[in-house]
Amino acid sequence: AEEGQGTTAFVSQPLRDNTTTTLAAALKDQRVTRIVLLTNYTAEKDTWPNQQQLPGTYLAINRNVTITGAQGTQTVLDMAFKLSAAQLCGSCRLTVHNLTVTNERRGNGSPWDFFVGPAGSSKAAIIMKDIIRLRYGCTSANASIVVAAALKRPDWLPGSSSGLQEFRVEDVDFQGHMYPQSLVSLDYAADIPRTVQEGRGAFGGYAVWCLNVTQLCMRTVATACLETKSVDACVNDLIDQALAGGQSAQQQQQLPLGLLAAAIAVPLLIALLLALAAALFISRRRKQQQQQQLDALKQQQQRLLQQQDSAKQQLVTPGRKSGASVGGQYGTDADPEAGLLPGPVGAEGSASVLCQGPLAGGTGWQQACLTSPIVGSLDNQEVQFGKLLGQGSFGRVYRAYWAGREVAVKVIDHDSEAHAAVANEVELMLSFNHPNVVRALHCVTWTHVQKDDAAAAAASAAATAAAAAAAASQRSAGTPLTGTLGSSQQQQQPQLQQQCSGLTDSQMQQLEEQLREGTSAAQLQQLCDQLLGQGSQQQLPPVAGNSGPLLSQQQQQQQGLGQGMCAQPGLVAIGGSTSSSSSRSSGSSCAQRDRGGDTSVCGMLPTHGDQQQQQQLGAKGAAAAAAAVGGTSAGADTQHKHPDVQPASGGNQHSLMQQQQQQQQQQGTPAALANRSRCETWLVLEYCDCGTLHQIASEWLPGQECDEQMLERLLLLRDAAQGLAALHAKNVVHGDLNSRNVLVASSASSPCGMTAKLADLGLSRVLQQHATHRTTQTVGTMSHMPPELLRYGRMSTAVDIYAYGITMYQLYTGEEAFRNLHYGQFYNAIVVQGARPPVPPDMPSDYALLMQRCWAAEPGERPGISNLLQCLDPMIKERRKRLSIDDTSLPPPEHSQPTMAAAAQVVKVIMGAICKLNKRQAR
Ligand SMILES: Nc1ncnc2c1ncn2[C@@H]1O[C@H](COP(=O)(O)OP(=O)(O)OP(=O)(O)O)[C@@H](O)[C@H]1O
Repeated sequence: AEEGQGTTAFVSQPLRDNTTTTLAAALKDQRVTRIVLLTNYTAEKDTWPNQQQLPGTYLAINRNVTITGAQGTQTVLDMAFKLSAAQLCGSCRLTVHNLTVTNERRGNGSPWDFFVGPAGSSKAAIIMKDIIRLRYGCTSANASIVVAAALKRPDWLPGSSSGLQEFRVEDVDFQGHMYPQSLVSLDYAADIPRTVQEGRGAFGGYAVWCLNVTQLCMRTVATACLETKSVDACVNDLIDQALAGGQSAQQQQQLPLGLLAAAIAVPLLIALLLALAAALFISRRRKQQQQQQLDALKQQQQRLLQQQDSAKQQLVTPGRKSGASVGGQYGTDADPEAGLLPGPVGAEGSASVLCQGPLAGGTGWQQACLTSPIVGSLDNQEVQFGKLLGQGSFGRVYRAYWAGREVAVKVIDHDSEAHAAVANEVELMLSFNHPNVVRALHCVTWTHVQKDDAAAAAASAAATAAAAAAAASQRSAGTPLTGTLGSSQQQQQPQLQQQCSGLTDSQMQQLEEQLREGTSAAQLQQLCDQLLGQGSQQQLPPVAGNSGPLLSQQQQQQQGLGQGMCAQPGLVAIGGSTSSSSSRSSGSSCAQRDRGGDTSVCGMLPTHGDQQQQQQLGAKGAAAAAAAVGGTSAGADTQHKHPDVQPASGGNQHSLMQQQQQQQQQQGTPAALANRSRCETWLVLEYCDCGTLHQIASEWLPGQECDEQMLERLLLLRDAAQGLAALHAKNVVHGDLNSRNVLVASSASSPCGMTAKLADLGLSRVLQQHATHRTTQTVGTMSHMPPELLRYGRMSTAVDIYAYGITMYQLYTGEEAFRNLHYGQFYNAIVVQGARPPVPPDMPSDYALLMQRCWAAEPGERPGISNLLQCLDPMIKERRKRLSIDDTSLPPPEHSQPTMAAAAQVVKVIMGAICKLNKRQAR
């Protein structure tokens, strides 16, 4: 079986016609001694019976045979025969030459596990020459040398020149890939004993001779693995990993893409996070800065207020020293918390009283007007201020002591322009005497006059007075208040009076209608003459170029006569609304009392029918105003004298108006004038010791149907409804009902120990209309406004009922309805979409029903106030029953003397209330 004597077989994969054959067929064919691989070849694809199918059956090779690749190529033979094997005869040699050989073979040994030598023979040999062995896994070159050198070199194979196994370790560049530290077997020979096991049984029994065989390792076993496992185990692990890595190799190829994406995404993400953090940081800084600014402003405001208050103190304090009326230092000694108004400072002087004309001290404040007191007398009743109870949109409320009782004094900042409206609302409050409406006890207004600007302020005040008088007159004539006087009309008033005396009221009215700016004296006379000559019914031709609001005869009279500083006009509808003025047409008790006296110019203006009174009052006011303008020292009305503002000794109305005009021109714009006549009204109110209903409600557990709590809620709600009933009975609309405008006072006669009382009435709204210096939140709670008010500005008693429904919601849930909506969103929700706050599922059905009826979209669908009260009664009864409170033993809902039986019940409830108060205080 010599190589040279046989035939050559050409092997390809796939086969090329009949010119090529398979490797297995070529090996089987005993004539073939030379096999040439024309293509890369995977032996696995050859099939013949394998060991599992036919154990012990091998392909017999009984000759010497050479397998080679085509010259000059790197043909690859994959020796993965798997379970098939060939057996060399005892003296046969298989030579593999000039090939790249790969094998999935496990283990570290020879790649030729396809071949088996004859048992007991040592002459069979596999000779490799010029071979590149590509291995999936192997030990490092040096480790391989150690293993290889341990094997015996057969004596029958020619020895190496040195007589030793010859190896070299080098970095090999194969097909563009670097394989560092590769083992090159230059001349290595070893006997592979038959005992070598390769999983399928014994292999070996032949000699291996490697001449220039380079082993390229794709992966090298880690030395750490070799410390715990056998070399084969480690290599096998490595090969397993490599084979399993077919997929992972793909994944590895895709990995860079993933990595690429990550490489882009991660920095982006980091940049985004950094930007976010920066934005957060900046916004926080900004907030901090804003807060700091706000704090600074607040401090400044506080300082100003304190300055103002201390100025005021100087007005009130002297009286404390005398201690005649109240004694002690209320608010400082008595109440350690009181500190905002530190109480009397101990200035020497006679007792100062709230309502006793200009006060000493030269602080720039002068008492401008005051109403008659309802409680106590005017004289010797000082106000001593205690702690600040709260701050609203237009001023502060202090706890105070006045006329021998604890009161709350609401200090309202406004200017002279707003004074008329303020006074009107104050008068309304003074006129109410109902247990469920906060009682107004007294009022006084101060005007602030800069010494050097006294004249200017007086002029401004006079202008205001004229406007107020006009308004009063208009109202008394049954017309709505529409505007203030223009200067040219003011100029025309005396002319009218002088030139047109003798006209009837209606003629005068006609004349007024024709009067426009720029009407000359001659034109005016002509018109008067025309009217006088043509009779009262005749209409006058229009005077060209005239426009603007006009005055009635009464107005002229008022205008001409004027009023005092911050004089008060007639009545306007509460809340600036169109609600009927009839409710006030009778005038207040205060005004009636004023008529009795002869000194006060600041009583509420009389309504029509009180012309004489008006004139009387007006004359005094005019005198004061004239005095202010004249700035002379001659005394007139002592009630209004002031070191800076002295009444003039004379001067007719015409000259007053002229002076006024001149003064206005000298002093600049009306706004500047208004600034110089800042007013401050002190409204003395009944003190409500339990705070607001809002505060009380914040103590309740929101949404829980606890009978006791529900009863308290309903009782206070009924109080508020009774207050509303009192208002509505006089055709007065509150216009700003919400739980913050309902105050609560403890009351022994009330079933729950507390009584709710409506506060503010239309004051806030009126102030808002004149607001130039609003200090806190918006007046008029938007969330409580019904659709018709939002859409058309339509004010009626139904507006209060709607607000009542929203208040019910707030009292039950503890939440503000629509809190987070801005005006546009709110308008859209309420008016366009008809949205209402969500009714909580646990809300008792009777409560929910009433609440929803109250906030019905159509005003006509809402219950009237008496209807509402009727609904509340059974709801209260029901809860009382559940709490086993004897209904008959309780006092009737409004004030009455409790019977003995009722007293026990009352005590029980009061104890509950006290308990709650204590808890609240403890908190
Ligand atoms: N008669 C009173 N008795 C006791 N506390 C009162 C009295 N009047 C007002 N307060 C307290 O003073 C606070 C401020 O009241 P004020 O009427 O000035 O403002 P408001 O009604 O809260 O707000 P706004 O004027 O903007 O409607 C109230 O919240 C209340 O706590």
